[in-house]
Amino acid sequence: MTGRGERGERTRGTRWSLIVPVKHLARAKSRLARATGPRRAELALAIACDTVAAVLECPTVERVLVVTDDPRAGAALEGLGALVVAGEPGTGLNPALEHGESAAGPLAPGTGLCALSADLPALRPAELATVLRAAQRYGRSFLPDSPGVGTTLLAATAGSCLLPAFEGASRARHLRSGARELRVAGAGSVRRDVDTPQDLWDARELGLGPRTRRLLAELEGPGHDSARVPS
Ligand SMILES: Nc1nc2c(ncn2[C@@H]2O[C@H](COP(=O)(O)OP(=O)(O)OP(=O)(O)O)[C@@H](O)[C@H]2O)c(=O)[nH]1
Ligand SMILES: C=C(OP(=O)(O)O)C(=O)O
Repeated sequence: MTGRGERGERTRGTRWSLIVPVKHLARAKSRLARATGPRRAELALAIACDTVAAVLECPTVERVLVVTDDPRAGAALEGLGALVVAGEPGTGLNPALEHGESAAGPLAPGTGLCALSADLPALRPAELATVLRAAQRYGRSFLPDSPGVGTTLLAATAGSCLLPAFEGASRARHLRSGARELRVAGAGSVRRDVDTPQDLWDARELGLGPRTRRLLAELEGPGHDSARVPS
């Protein structure tokens, strides 16, 4: 594991270690392939960087561990201040999160652990702080994505394990597993993951982070009409 150490700020309440999984860029954001053409990997990286930059600005976040085997993503996210956890099992998202949880545990005894999707390009630090404040009341809790089918955030306070069950209809799976569903007003940017061109459009309405915004502007420039969202 490489990267910068703990953040300095102190606030009251639970402190959190965030675990952010980032898929190999060559395979990431496949549902945006038609809209982005050859710049799909670049867009996936811009989205991940905007997500992690916002997480690092959240006052109750102590550290951010990015689980990735992608060297380009790892270098960029480490440059922002995340710790990079490589060597994931290679068997998908949930094993990658468990790998991150194993790395975070000894680093962060007594803090909460929180898995957060890396595809939240409109993420606002204050909204994440609101969700984490709600999560500190439960052993295990989660936040559904905007459509209410999947999950964008799964949290475990000290003494509990994440037991991640992401992918597909994970809201129902997390509920069945006994995790508490967080119902938090003003958390739209934490729920707005981006899988399709329409999602990207909706995230833009919320306000995109600077890297994603810049790349979309380039994609929509002259000669890039196929990149317009939604397509
Ligand atoms: N480290 C790691 N992260 C993953 C893996 N699979 C998915 N992720 C991450 O999990 C989150 C949700 O991913 P998905 O929506 O399933 O995949 P995606 O690449 O974002 O989009 P699609 O290719 O369209 O499915 C994103 O942060 C991904 O980068 C994996 O095998 N390893
Ligand atoms: C990984 C998930 O969803 P998506 O593939 O829609 O990002 C999920 O919601 O568990």
